[in-house]
Amino acid sequence: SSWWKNVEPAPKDPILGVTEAFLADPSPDKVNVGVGAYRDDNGKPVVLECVREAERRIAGSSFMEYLPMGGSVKMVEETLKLAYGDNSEFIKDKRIAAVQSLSGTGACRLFADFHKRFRPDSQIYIPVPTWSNHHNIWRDAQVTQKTYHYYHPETKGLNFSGLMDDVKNAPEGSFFLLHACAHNPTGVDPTEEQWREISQLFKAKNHFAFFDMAYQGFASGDPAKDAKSIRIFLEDGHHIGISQSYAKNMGLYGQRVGCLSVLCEDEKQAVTVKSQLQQLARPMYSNPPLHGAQIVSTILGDPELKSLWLKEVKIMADRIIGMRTTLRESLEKLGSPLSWEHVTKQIGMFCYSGLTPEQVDRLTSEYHIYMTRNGRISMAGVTTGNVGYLANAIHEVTK
Ligand SMILES: Cc1ncc(COP(=O)(O)O)c(CN[C@@H](CCC(=O)O)C(=O)O)c1O
Repeated sequence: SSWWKNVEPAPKDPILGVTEAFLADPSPDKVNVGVGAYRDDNGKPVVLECVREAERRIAGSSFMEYLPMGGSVKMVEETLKLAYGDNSEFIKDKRIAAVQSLSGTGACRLFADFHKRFRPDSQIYIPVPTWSNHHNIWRDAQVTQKTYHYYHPETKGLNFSGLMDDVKNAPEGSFFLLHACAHNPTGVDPTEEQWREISQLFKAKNHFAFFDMAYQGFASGDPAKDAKSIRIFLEDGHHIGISQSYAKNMGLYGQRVGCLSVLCEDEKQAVTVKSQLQQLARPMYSNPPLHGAQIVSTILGDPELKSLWLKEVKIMADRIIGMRTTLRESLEKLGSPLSWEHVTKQIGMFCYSGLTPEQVDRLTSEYHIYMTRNGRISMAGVTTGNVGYLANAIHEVTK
């Protein structure tokens, strides 16, 4: 129809587009190390046992009503304990404005819209590189983006001095997006000591920290340890924002379960801020989905299921950590002239391999191996069955 002839095709998503290409490839050898989604050692998606048990308990529930605009109060309560700590004074003092979100993406977007509405003239500093969708989120929320140094290509580690310079040189009271743990795509996190220095400098500059915590439990296998950056900022008195997601650490990808929280001055401000977050949600999706929230509430509300979950998330993290060692050793055994130390030094879901876009293209065209063109390898897609094939292909395109 002539109504939409002005509409241009949207560009392929740099991450989800890789999944589409992988699915379309008929080759029996194809390997998908693109999307950050956990696979077991047979390359299959996993539904955690704790999730299965929670579903058994929920099955047949007659409750199918709307959730409040802020989502499941119980799920949010349990989720805040993961980020802020079981005995957090902020939870006790009801200083946290928090709503259930459409997973991590939805939490980031809701915050970005809140940021635009109530601090319209401010901007947000986003790390280089970052999860590609961060740029889309803050662009569509019409928040001006700046960047800050993060990754150091030469060492394949953190550019700490570059980061600190950018934090120091940003105008007083700037907003910064921080990955709480398991940085996507680099797998490079500040050390605890570096987080303490970053927090002190944020204090001095009165910056606002928004933590995107999409992989809590995936970096170390211990959700409490993976929240260390957030705990440091809280101890230092920062009033932060946090995006949380159960997509990866509970395997609830398609259930779209997450949480946005903002630490406020006091209970009164928290109530006010929450009312405005709900005001943003209402015309966007009105209220969030029920089923995933029930699964999370059932698991985290039952000590036995929660401890089963903690075991299962550690199993996932440990499998990935094991694959890092195997991939690095395989590359070294092939006599690769390059250093692959970063494969085991980086943590979380991703390895930022250092492969060039052209080398990535060769892996796809010659070996049917799929990864994002920035050379990011989703380590969750690496298995004992394909790690040798992957290492050989990487060696062939890099030797
Ligand atoms: C840092 C970061 N924040 C938020 C999200 C959003 O996750 P939710 O599913 O909305 O909770 C992701 C997922 N990034 C993965 C998954 C695929 C995607 O959404 O791009 C990735 O980078 O492969 C992420 O890496």
